[in-house]
Amino acid sequence: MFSCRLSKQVFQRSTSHLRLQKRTIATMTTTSSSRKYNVVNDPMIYIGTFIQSPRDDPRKLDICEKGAIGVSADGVIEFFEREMESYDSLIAKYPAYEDAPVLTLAPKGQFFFPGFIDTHIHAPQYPNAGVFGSSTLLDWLNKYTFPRESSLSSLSTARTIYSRCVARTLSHGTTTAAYYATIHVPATNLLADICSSAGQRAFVGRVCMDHKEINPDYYRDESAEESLKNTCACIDHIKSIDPNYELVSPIITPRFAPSCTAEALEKLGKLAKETNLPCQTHISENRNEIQLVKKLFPEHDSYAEVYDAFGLLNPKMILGHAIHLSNKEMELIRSRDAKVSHCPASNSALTSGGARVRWLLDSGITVGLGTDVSGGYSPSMLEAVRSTALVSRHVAMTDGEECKLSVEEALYLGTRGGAKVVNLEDKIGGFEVGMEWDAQLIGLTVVENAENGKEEFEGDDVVDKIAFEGAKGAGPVDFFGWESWDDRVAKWVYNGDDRNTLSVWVKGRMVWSRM
Ligand SMILES: Nc1nc2[nH]cnc2c(=O)[nH]1
Ligand SMILES: [Zn+2]
Repeated sequence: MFSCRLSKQVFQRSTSHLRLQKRTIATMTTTSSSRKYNVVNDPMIYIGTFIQSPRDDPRKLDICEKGAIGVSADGVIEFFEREMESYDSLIAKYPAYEDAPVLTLAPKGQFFFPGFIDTHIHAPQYPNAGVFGSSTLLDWLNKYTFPRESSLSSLSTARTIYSRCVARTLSHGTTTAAYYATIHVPATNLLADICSSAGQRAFVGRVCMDHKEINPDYYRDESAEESLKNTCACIDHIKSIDPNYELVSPIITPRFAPSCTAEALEKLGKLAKETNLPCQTHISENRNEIQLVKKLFPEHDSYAEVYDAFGLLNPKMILGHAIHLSNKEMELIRSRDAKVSHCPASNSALTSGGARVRWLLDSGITVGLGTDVSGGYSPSMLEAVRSTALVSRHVAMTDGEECKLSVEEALYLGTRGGAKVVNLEDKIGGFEVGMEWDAQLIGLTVVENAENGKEEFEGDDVVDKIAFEGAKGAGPVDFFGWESWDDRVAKWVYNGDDRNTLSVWVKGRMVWSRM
């Protein structure tokens, strides 16, 4: 409910910064219970520059400068005109949109970009973001992570943490997140409720960890049966608030092989098969962790084979990290079409290693990006994109120039790649007719008297002038007027932050705006 009121406010305030024709923008309605996901918006027209990764070409950006997109009441892109001539000709072609509000961007400093897809984030660890000292994975789990997660046995603590986490990730342009929650059923269900009412597309997983020797007594499932039973309780809850998983879906979440008994892994693998639900876990993040897996599962030849033995290596599995895989493991993962979430900020912070993303991609493995808060220090997917480019350069220093990932490729991984990882590539990750409007409006700070800048906005078009003024002071990226679109995007990736994320939409609904 709160998010609907918020949305009305932000729409009203947005009129002073962006050009709105016809009438002020849609109001949001939900069914009487805020816990049921059923949002209907008015249709909308968006006009301006649209930048995205082409569906099948990670090395390029698709830049459409004079575009117009029409979004239906249920959030689906109904038209995408790439060379808009005039508003009148647009409406002549799409008369159903005659009464639709129009949002027109400033022509140079602003663009629409697909929402980011965070394929690996631990919501309960959000308060710890940035707090990891000099630890590495296994000591970090015991010192910082398990104590924090166990505090979510309190529902009021969970409410505070999860509300902040969802609001913050939305403000950074994360329109979809694959969340690890905790072992607690009520808190996990609350996370699903919060995503649903805030309007964030989410996969919400109750974390399974039943191994008595590995997990602390104060924070673990009592048994494999309990792991299964409590997972099912969360699935049932999510089904009750979003029966078709339109926005929020359960995700089966064995934390990582060492935290689970073989019995629990077997039960969860069977559950995955029966329900066809997505799954997520960690793999091959840290060398000591790999040794631990060898010790705990001596009958299996490798970490990947442990998951495979229990039916967990499947096309709906998201494997976090995948840093130290052998060739044989990589082949196995590829043959099962399991997906990889690359978490470069976390891998740097916990000194886990530099994942060989080029190698994974060239091998035919689907890769997306994850913040992995709070192994990762930032909830920002823009930071994940940036650190993907940087970590690839470190890998290139030892493995060769071809390992470098470009800005275009890193952005592809944060959008289209992520969409493939969560098996939603026909719905999200780009702007195409039939896909859903999960988008962010990016604004760069326009420097006055910049080359070309002034003329652009002189003349009769007062409203675009307003948009120009509105773009000023929009964040840390200064736009001087000489930059090509590729330059602007590179400046955003390397210098931008959430101040550049002016508004965010999920499934057509505005879920965040700073204007
Ligand atoms: N980065 C990371 N790795 C893990 N392996 C098992 N649990 C975790 C976790 O919470 N974060
Ligand atoms: Zn993780």
